[in-house]
This record gives sequence, structure tokens and C-alpha cells, in this order.
Amino acid sequence: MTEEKLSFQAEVAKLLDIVVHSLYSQKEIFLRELISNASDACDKLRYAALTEPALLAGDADLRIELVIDKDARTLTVRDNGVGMNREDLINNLGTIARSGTSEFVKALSGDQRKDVSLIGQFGVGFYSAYMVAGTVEVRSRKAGDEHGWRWVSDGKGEFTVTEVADVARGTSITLHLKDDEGEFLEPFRLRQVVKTYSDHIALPVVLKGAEGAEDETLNSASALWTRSKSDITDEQYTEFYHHIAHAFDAPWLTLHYRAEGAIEYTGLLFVPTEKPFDLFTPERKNQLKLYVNRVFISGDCEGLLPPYLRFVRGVVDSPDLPLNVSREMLQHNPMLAKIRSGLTKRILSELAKKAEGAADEYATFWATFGAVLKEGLHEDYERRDDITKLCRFASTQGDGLVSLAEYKARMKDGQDAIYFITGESVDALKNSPQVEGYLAKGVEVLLLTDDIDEFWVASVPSYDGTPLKSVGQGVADLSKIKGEEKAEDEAKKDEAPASALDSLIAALKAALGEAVKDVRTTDRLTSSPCCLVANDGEMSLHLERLLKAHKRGPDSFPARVLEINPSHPLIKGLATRAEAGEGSSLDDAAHLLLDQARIIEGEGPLDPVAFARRMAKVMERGFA
Ligand SMILES: Nc1ncnc2c1ncn2[C@@H]1O[C@H](COP(=O)(O)OP(=O)(O)OP(=O)(O)O)[C@@H](O)[C@H]1O
Repeated sequence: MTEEKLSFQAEVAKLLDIVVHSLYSQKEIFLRELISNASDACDKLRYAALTEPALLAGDADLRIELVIDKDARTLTVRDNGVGMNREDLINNLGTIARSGTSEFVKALSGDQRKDVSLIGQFGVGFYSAYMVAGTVEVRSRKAGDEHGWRWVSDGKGEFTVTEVADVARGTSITLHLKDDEGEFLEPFRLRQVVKTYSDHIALPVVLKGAEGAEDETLNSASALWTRSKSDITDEQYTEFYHHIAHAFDAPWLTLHYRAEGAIEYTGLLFVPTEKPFDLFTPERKNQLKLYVNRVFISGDCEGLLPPYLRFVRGVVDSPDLPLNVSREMLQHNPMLAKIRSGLTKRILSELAKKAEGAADEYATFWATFGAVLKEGLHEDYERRDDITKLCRFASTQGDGLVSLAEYKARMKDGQDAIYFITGESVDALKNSPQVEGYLAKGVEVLLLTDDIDEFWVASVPSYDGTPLKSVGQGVADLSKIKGEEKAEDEAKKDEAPASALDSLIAALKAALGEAVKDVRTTDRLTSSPCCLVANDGEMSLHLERLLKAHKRGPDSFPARVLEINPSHPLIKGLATRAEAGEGSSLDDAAHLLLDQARIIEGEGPLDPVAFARRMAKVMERGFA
């Protein structure tokens, strides 16, 4: 048969280079990766055979075998699963198809130490074989096909594919071990590695006996989730999590339970410690593996979990779902909706327990997945209260995170709203003019910096009967709140007279025209002379910027309300001039006030050239 020579995709070549030249201290994990792939291949075949039983014909006993050949110095991992045809071999073993992977590989810096820890989180699957093997030979025949294929490569840029006869269904991967990797030819070593990393694999992993010796099954070969909790060690849970989630961190939360009653199912669920790289892909797919009576059905069954819990990994197995429907049909099965509801409830209640526990531990979860969970505030009306209780926020009080319940408990007398501000960073928000008046009164303001915050605040009007209110929107009425009264009284005394302020407002409006929606005084400012706010019901300034960044909003920043601080010396000085009939000479001052308020909001001045000219004029008066 003719041999075809092909090149690896550039990203694969780069990955292989790193794998071969460094990587893990634990080289033995190559075996876990190959067994994991073999087990997936068997799962896929069992699923396909539900509708096409002939695929299993003649060899229904799915298993994984390890074969040692000491003379040839080879170790073979073979399965009788779904197998691969020529295209599959080229696509799966020569390119990287998984979404986000190419970006990931491009991000590798070339610095071995950094790259290894990155890859550690990610996994290299099949390619890890090159940690111990110089040459890898794959023989495979796809279930239902007549022809088999042989794929060979030394991992140095090229591989060959040839059609071959006499290949059994499934895949066999032969590793020609490097000189110093002879340990993987020793049965005791393989026994140890399989027990450590692959005990939970539901299929038997069999070590073929050499020269007439008996075959030996190295693992427990029962699906981990079907075993009783008391028989499972933490290490076994972790290994299982690594296998199903393709993850390398320790799970932050492990939840294993059996639901009985209206619907029966077992859930073995994990919340990762580290953020999966594909958490924010537009599909927002969940990655739970769905089994029906231990038969694998789907790795991302839509409808099994709401998108805001997509960070949860694990397995759900139910005998109550029909085995003979397609994945697509399953999404609309009423039983699935019940499982979804049960899973959601259970996960949220476990998270609630954690939220009540050690604050530090919960804070790490919140920093990693809080932004995803908050999508639920916007999307899951039914569970909004439960999700709200799980939320934590940065605030103007202290460096820690605060829950809404804690916030409410420390509200000031006369305060009738939960105040928040949205923006890019906690530090910038803490210093923004809009929060000055609240800070002066000791009124706490929540600082919301996730993009999703803009969306949920629009759909959650209140918490426990108390409205949520943006300090950057609408009129601030701080007079009713009994805060640090002294500071307030002093500020009041110092205000410009009302008539002078009225003249100034008229002058500013005349000078700025359409560039502002309105001009008014406010008590939200203490040290800044002015700021911009949105009216109630209008888009916040931050949201406007977000949409603009995604090219979804208007190109120009729409007119806003300019609020002035009646006790600021600059405003008082301008008010005096305005009252004295010098309003028309305040043009430059009006534009400079607006431009600085825009700059604080992350916008440029209305007209940069005019801004620079005015600024120079003012500076000239002070310095020349
Ligand atoms: N034994 C096998 N039988 C059938 N297909 C396989 C086998 N091993 C690998 N494959 C195919 O090759 C693909 C690539 O495998 P690889 O291990 O590199 O990545 P993966 O399993 O998708 O993800 P990960 O990198 O997290 O392990 C698999 O998705 C699968 O389609």
C-alpha cells in the first residue's frame, strides 16, 4: 500500500517540541492519557451501537489492553472502541481541533518553565506519548469500516499514513520506548500507574500475560460514581475529575449524591479550582457527561445544566432517561428538565454551604467563577434569590468582599437603598467623584467591575425589599441619610447662595448647549467640582463604554447630566461671577468642567484641540 507523508499543523509541532524536551516530572501520566482516550473511544462506540448494534458485532466485550514486548522494547495500549479512519487519524493526531487550543498554543512563550505549568493545566493527551517514546505507531480501524490504517511518527514534524490489512476494530497505540524508559516494560510499574491514575475507568484495563501467563485486570473496572462514597478516596475522586474534565488542578468542591423520588439519578460533580480556558466561549455549553445506565450519551448535553453553572464538571447517570433517543431529542425530554432542576438546586445549595464557611476559601471560588454565576441573576428568575445569596462584592468599606445581607445589616439610618457603581476597576471606582458624597457620610457603595454586572443590575430591582441604586445614575438624595452629620453640616454652610447657583446653571447650559442633557447641583460630590451622571432608566456610562468597545453602541458618547458641587471653591467662584452678570465670560470654564468630567469617565474631551487651548489659557493666568 502507498504511504502518505504529511506534516503536523504548526501548533502541534510546537506542542510536541515542548512535550519531548521537558514537561512533567511525572512521565507516567502518558499512560493515563492513552487509557483515557481509549475509554472515551469505547464510550463512543457503545453510544453509536444503540442505533446500530451491528457496530459491536463479534466483539461486544469492550476493554482496554496493555501489551508489553520486552524484546522489541514496546508498550502497546489497545482498545476495541470506535476506532479512526484515515481522515480521523490525520485530523485528530495531526491537528488541534479543540476550540481555544490553537490560541492557547500560540500563547506559549517558549520559556519552558512557564509553558509547562500552562500545559499542566491543559493536558496534551495523545502527544504525551512522546514523553517516553521515540516513535509512536497507531493502528486503527473504524467501527463499521473494512479497512484499517497505520499512522507512524517520531514526533519531529511529519507523520505517515498507510492503509493496512488485518487491523482489528478499535485502536492500538504502540510506543517504541526511549532508552531510559524501560520501567514501562515492567508489569509492577504498569500495575502501579494504572491503580494510581486509572482505577476509576469503568472498563477493564487488562495487562496481557507474557508467554502463556494469565491476563490480569489492573483496575476496579466499575464506574466510580456507582460505588458507595465510603469506598472512594479523595485521590480517586481527584483522578476521576482529571479524567472527565481533562483538568490538572484539584477540585475545589466534590459533590457525589444519588437522587431518588420523582426521578432517579446519580451525580458526581466537581467545581474546579482553576478557571477552565474555555469558560467564556460564546456557546456557553455545559460540560457534564450524561450517562443512561452507565452508557455514555453526551459530553455536553444541552439543557442538562443552566449556562451559568457551566463551570461545573462531572457525570450524571440516570436510569430514567430513554436509551433509544437521539441526543437532539433528549434535550426536549421532560425528565431531563427535572434532572436539570434537581442538579441546579443541589449545586446552589452546596455553594451556599461553602459561602457560609471559610471566607477565604469562598473568595477564591468567587474570584474564579463569580462572574459566571452572576449570569444567573439575569437569566434564572426562579433561582434569583438563591443566587443572590451566593454573591459577594467589593465595596468602599474595607478590602474584603461583602454579601448583600451584610451590606444591609450595616446600612445607615435613613438609608433606603443598596448603592453600587459599575466600572472597570475597584481602585478607579473608589476614587470616582460619584461616590465622594457617600464616602463622606460613611455610606457603603458596592464596586461592580465585571461586565455582567451591567446586565444583572438592570434586571434585579431589589434585594430583600431594598432597592438597588446606582450612584452614577439619577438624582442623589443623601440628605435623609444620617451619616457623619458634622461633615455634612459644615459642607452645607459653605454652599454658594441658591440665586448665584441658578445663574451659574443657566450660564453653563447656555455655554454647553446640546453637549449636556442638563446641569444641576448635587450633594454626591465633596472634593470634586463636577461629575457626569446618567438619568434614571438611561444606560450607565460604563455600559455605554462596554458596548462601544464591542462596537455595539453609538459611536459618540451621548449627552449626560453635568452635576456641580455647590460647596466647591471653583463652583462658588464661578457662581459669584455668573450672578454678577459675567455669565458669557464663563464659556471656557464651562467647557473645561465638562471635559474633565468626561476624562474621569474614560472619555476624551469633546474637542481635544479646543481643550488644550483653553487649558493653556487658564494656566497662563496662573503661571505666566
Ligand atoms: N484510542 C482512541 N480511539 C479513538 N480515537 C482516539 C483515540 N485516541 C485519540 N483519539 C482521537 O484523537 C483526538 C485527540 O486526542 P487527544 O488525547 O490529543 O485530545 P483529547 O482527548 O481530545 O483531549 P485532551 O488533550 O484533553 O486529552 C481525540 O479527541 C479522539 O477523537
